[in-house]
Amino acid sequence: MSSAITQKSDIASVVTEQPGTDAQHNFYFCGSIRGGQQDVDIYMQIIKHLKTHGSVLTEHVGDAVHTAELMKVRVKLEREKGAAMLELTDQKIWDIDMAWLKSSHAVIAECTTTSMGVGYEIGIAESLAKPILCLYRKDKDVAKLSAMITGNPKVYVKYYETVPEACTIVDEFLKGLGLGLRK
Ligand SMILES: O=c1[nH]c(=O)n([C@H]2C[C@H](O)[C@@H](COP(=O)(O)O)O2)cc1CO
Repeated sequence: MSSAITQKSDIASVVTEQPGTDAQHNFYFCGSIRGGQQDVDIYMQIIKHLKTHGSVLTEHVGDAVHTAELMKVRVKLEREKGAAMLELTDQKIWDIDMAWLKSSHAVIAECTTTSMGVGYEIGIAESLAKPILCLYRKDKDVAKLSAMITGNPKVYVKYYETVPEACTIVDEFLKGLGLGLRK
């Protein structure tokens, strides 16, 4: 996608865009980026499934090429313009993501790879009273999932083994909220 570098490039267009018409539900998908992208293919498949229900605002999370490009831009900026500029770029990411989080109808987080950003987004989503589903792969050490997530009654935690299983969990979660489009 041509606008990938700055995540839809222009924050104004994102903030003024008003998602959430009656016909369209918007989902905020969380998955590790700087925390490690070893599960990016799984994110991509869950995002693809989520798109059968509505719009996924954070599609870039499942796009390793995009995030690698973003990283190259960061390194280039750091070399050419220094840390101040880099700071601005991260601020833009934060601005856009917070706007998307606010406009989302539900948050779906894949939490198997530990990520500070994902944990932060879940906390913000909770403060915004967004419905939150956390998915965690059973083949990993489930004891590693933070008590701030597993112990939080506002967060719906589900363990899964396969992507189809994760997709079924997503379907049930959205159906329970009255947001799912699929039967
Ligand atoms: O470039 C980015 N774009 C972006 O949208 N994020 C958001 C979305 C992800 O759900 C989450 C990942 O956080 P982290 O990079 O700390 O693993 O933060 C995070 C980054 C990089 O931190």
